[in-house]
Amino acid sequence: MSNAGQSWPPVETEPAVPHPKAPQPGSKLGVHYSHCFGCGDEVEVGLHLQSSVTDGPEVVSEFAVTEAHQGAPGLAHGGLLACAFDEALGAAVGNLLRKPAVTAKLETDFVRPVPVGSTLFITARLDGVAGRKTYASADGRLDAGDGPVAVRARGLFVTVGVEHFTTHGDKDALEKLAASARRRREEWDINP
Ligand SMILES: CCCCCCCCCCCCCC(=O)SCCNC(=O)CCNC(=O)[C@H](O)C(C)(C)COP(=O)(O)OP(=O)(O)OC[C@H]1O[C@@H](n2cnc3c(N)ncnc32)[C@H](O)[C@@H]1OP(=O)(O)O
Repeated sequence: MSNAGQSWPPVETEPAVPHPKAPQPGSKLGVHYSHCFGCGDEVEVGLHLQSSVTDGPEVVSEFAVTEAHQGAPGLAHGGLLACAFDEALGAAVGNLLRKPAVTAKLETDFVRPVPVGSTLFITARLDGVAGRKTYASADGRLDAGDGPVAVRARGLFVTVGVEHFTTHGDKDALEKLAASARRRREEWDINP
């Protein structure tokens, strides 16, 4: 059953105002972690989402569906599609608000099948903020930004401190990631 009838966001929110240093419309968003299943370039069978910011502001992510993503023959697996939306929504929240946030809740409506060989254009937007909670939603359209809607999703992202990752994650990998982010920022400062 579709969740379209339920009120969204489910609580009173304030508008989600992008951070002054959020990437500008037209910017391509890079890989946030090379081992990320959603966007990482070192995960051979990952989803390899490529995202950019549009005015709106929204984040559009392209997901090219391959044989590695099948559930039934020739059709994308629903769980992988949900993963693509987690990544696309997370990229919108993280990049537009520039705050670390994790997915607390993710709802997905599968409206039509997504064939292998198609590209899903996922447009994600921020719907509101209530304290640490950010609500976001997205539509995935087949083969073009104005193609037929195949999947819709909405989610709740909760802002966390860096200790969320240092306590529960891999500290060494985090330090390497932070060092490479610092290097990238220095390159930006030298060659803006
Ligand atoms: C520049 C930066 C660029 C970055 C780019 C990044 C791109 C990233 C792309 C990657 C994308 C991939 C991203 C991923 O895949 S992230 C990986 C998947 N997610 C997780 O692993 C998260 C696991 N969960 C937790 O760690 C904790 O449960 C969290 C941190 C979420 C909350 O535990 P915490 O103890 O901290 O806080 P709280 O429990 O007081 O909750 C806080 C508020 O939230 C409300 N609540 C919580 N859960 C739910 C729920 N299910 N439905 C409805 N409401 C819920 C709760 O009622 C409360 O509301 P209120 O009482 O305040 O009103």
